Amino acid sequence: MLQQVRGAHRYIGSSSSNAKRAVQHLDPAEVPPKLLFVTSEMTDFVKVGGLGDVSSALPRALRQTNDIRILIPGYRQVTGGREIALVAELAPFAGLPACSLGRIDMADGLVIYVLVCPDLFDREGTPYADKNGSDWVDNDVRFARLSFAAAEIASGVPDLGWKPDLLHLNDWPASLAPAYLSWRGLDVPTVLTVHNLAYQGLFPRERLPVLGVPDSSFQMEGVEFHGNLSFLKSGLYYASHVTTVSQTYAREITTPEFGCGLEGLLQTRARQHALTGILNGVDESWDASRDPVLPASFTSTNLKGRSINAAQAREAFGLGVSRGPLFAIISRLVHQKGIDLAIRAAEDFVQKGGQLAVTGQGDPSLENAMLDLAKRNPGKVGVKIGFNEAEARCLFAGSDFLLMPSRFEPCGLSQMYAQRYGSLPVAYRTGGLADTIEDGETGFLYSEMNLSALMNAVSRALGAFASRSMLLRMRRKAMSRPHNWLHSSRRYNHVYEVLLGVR
Ligand SMILES: Nc1ncnc2c1ncn2[C@@H]1O[C@H](COP(=O)(O)OP(=O)(O)O[C@H]2O[C@H](CO)[C@@H](O)[C@H](O)[C@H]2O)[C@@H](O)[C@H]1O
Repeated sequence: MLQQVRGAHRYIGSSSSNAKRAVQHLDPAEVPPKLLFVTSEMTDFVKVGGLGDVSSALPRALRQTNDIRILIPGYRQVTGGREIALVAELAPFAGLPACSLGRIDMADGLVIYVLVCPDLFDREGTPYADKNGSDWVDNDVRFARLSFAAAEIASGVPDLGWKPDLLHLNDWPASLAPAYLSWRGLDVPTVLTVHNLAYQGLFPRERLPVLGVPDSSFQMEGVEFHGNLSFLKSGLYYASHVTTVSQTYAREITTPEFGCGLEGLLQTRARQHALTGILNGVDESWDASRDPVLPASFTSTNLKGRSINAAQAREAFGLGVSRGPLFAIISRLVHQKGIDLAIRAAEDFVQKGGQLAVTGQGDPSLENAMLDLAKRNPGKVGVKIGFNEAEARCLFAGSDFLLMPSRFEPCGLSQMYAQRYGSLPVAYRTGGLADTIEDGETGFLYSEMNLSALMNAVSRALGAFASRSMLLRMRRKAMSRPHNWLHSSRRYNHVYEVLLGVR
């Protein structure tokens, strides 16, 4: 509902659910840099995958030293039933429609700018796709509008009484912002964080005029990628600095194997010292001693509660009572995550007394393959297709091992959540998995991307399970691993300081 309130419009509804996070205080002696963090998901409102968690946690860690605000599209999950003051109007540009800019002040003081445009964003579905999983056909306009709004705010029009010194953009949906700034001759520093190079935002050349992209930029030194417009490439090319979410992935994406065809450009950015890997963290809500959704709490020194969680997880997933190992998969069910390999490995370990509980959704063919696996193995494999954060937490806290055979993994949060909750990840030595798992200490890594290497790692996990003392030692060590956001935020601050000329 729209209402006129003291010169501003607002949507009326219930307040935000995210009131629990700690307030960060800025040092009044310093003028902190003003940052606009632009994202297409934020777990406070809507989460499709890891980007949602990062967008909720990282800005809050960065608030200690920066005046940071968020810009997010006004999806139904953001605007629905919430009071939003409308603070500015944004004019149309090329084929991008006019929008309003709303503002939400979160309970912890974090300021969120919301791009309100019901025609583009007020829909039933995820940020990227309809309820059948098909990408919205106008995703180019939707996210060009987001990128353009970011550039407008950085240019100081509209006047919000707050103008960012730097834009921090995330993934392809925000990636046209540095290009829009460049085409307008505006010299605002920009950081682009790549959470997954495989999602690029590719659209046909004919869309250039609709999106206000100049023809002259449609070339290799610009936005063109094999005859298409690439949002992500635009960002990689025009951003002042590119970061990605682990050091290993930052190296990997400069190679043909992991570079998705963009390795040449990424090598150039690396040579310019404009490509940095910064590992994600785990936010403080991941604490098994006080997570309200867990059936039983526990700590690394008192693990008793874990067996209660395991029993409940077995019941919730229709698994039989067992003293054998419980494996979990908590994942988007997509090719990247190696789900096909996991299914084949599971066929084997359930014959050896193991069980598997799966919560995930994604590619319909992988969803069906998982459901078939469960049908073939009643009481041994339980699968729930869907996205349920509470269920995921209970599974991290009740399983013995997390199966995560990703073919590539920019960082991966699930393996860090699993470690924090005492479930040992079994994963391929790639990207952030290589940077966060110590083989034989806090999980199990294998070094060749094939089924037999995965099965070998699973065998080693089964061996550890048979030796209770080894399992306990590894579990305790994994739980104590310090993956915190403060460490990551220091590294982002360094990048900002260099760009802002503070260093
Ligand atoms: N069905 C389900 N129900 C409940 N929860 C579910 C779920 N499916 C997935 N999740 C949760 O979604 C998140 C997934 O995050 P990941 O980082 O592991 O992968 P993702 O590929 O989405 O993220 C991308 O971005 C992040 C952030 O930078 C990178 O870590 C990663 O490598 C990159 O691929 C985790 O919190 C997981 O628990």
